[in-house]
Amino acid sequence: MSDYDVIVIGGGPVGENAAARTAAAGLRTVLVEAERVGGECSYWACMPSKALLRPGHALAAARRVPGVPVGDRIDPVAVFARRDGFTSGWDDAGQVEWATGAGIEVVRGRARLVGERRVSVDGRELAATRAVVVCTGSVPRTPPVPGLADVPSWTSRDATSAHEVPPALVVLGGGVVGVELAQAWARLGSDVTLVVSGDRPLPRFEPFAGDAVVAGLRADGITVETGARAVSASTVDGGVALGLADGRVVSGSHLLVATGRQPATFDLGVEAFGFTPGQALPVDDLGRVSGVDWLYAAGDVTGRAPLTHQGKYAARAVGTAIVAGTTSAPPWSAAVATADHTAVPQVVFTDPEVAFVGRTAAQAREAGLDVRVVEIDIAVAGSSLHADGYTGRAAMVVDERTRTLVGVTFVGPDVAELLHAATIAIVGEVPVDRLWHAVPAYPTISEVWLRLLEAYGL
Ligand SMILES: Cc1cc2nc3c(=O)[nH]c(=O)nc-3n(C[C@H](O)[C@H](O)[C@H](O)COP(=O)(O)OP(=O)(O)OC[C@H]3O[C@@H](n4cnc5c(N)ncnc54)[C@H](O)[C@@H]3O)c2cc1C
Ligand SMILES: NC(=O)c1ccc[n+]([C@@H]2O[C@H](COP(=O)([O-])OP(=O)(O)OC[C@H]3O[C@@H](n4cnc5c(N)ncnc54)[C@H](O)[C@@H]3O)[C@@H](O)[C@H]2O)c1
Repeated sequence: MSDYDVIVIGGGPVGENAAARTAAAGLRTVLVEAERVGGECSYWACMPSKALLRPGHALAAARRVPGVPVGDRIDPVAVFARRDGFTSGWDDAGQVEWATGAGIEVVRGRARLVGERRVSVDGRELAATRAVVVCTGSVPRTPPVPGLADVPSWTSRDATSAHEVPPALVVLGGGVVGVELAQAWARLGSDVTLVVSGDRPLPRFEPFAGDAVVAGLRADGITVETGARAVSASTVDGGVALGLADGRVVSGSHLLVATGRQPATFDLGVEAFGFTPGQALPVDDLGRVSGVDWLYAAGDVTGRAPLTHQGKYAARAVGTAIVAGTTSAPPWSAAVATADHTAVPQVVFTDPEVAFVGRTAAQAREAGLDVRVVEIDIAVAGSSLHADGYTGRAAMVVDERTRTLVGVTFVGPDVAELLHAATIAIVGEVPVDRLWHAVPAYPTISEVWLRLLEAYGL
């Protein structure tokens, strides 16, 4: 049996951060990884998907500025080669080297909890003196549509690693994966149909965000079927067909199922500690798993805020708590992932982009807050210089009791970098009257902040 202070299960971005934190403090730390150190994000999610999207966005941006010489199409082979660079050809040697350099021992294999502070990795037993941290991420969820399990289909792994453009791609699911990959492949030359069960995609965002993204997708030639509940899947000559509840049929050469993910708690031994495989490990804000004092979890496996940056934040809190032996701490202290509840930022990297932090107006009202919502077009000198015909929209949700922001959304080309100012305003609980004195530079798109505050009445 090998002894360590800390065993981290899962070497995605979240596990890497937890391990780095404990190793940096001198704790003997082992990171157990079943596939590739770097996890889903590095090889099949954030990095390759953004690498596939970026060239299409660059071309669209150039086309919006007269005088810039542009070609008429993207070269998919060059795009794939650049994407392959970001995934290091799906080789994790560089990540392993980083981990080793950070003082983390890497053990390859599938880990399973086998007892108190004990983990088995393909028959080899490891023990931890302090803590075991579960960072196993999530896996795709396939809905129970008759026939779907039997037809050939892509998961996000296939859709981020493919080396050929599918002639006609049907995308099932209007979440973030669905809209981003629909646009990436359409701009690479595929004939794309997006199947959305609700009235619009991106149901967890302000409604105007989903509407703007639909307009952007349609402008790219994507067929967006809304109110489209898939009830059957079958193979047809040269591809796959989805039958919809109202009788519509959509078909393509390829089908991407992008209907959400579930925590990776299968084959992990969690049932011995009272948890259900496939369900999230419930944690407190320090990342301590309910009722098991030596067990911690962070990232997608907790179901809290399934985003790379937020999982890494939770991992830093877990690492801090383990190093200091903290079992409780006030909100906003270093061992506590307080922001998960009210200040999670997210960017949807479509064109137009969606950048959102905090709560939508509906979520704030559901939480019982007395809010006022200001919603305006993004129409400032900076936006008109940025692109001819720039269109965008911004919304600010203000808690009227404290006069602080609780939610901000920007939609438009290249709005992602506006988001961190909003995150700071929410986390810092900056009153709008003080925000008024944060003067945006002229002529930047950030002047939309001034317009929002003016529309609020300042
Ligand atoms: C297509 C796509 C695009 C995305 N884009 C973004 C984005 O732009 N921005 C963003 O913030 N988020 C994005 N996400 C979400 C992001 O990928 C996840 O939130 C993030 O990867 C979670 O990190 P994690 O470390 O918790 O899990 P993962 O990255 O899933 O890593 C978990 C690791 O644990 C390993 N593992 C699992 N079980 C075991 C076991 N029993 N033993 C040993 N190892 C095990 C796995 O092999 C894996 O390497 C995207 C997701 C998808 C699907
Ligand atoms: N840029 C980013 O930050 C980014 C990019 C991609 C993914 N992610 C994250 O990865 C995770 C997974 O993303 P996702 O898009 O797979 O999940 P999701 O849960 O965001 O969206 C899944 C969508 O599929 C729909 N759906 C479910 N069952 C369906 C059915 N039977 N028919 C039609 N539609 C159905 C749901 O209504 C939902 O809108 C999310 O947490 C997401 O935030 C983030």
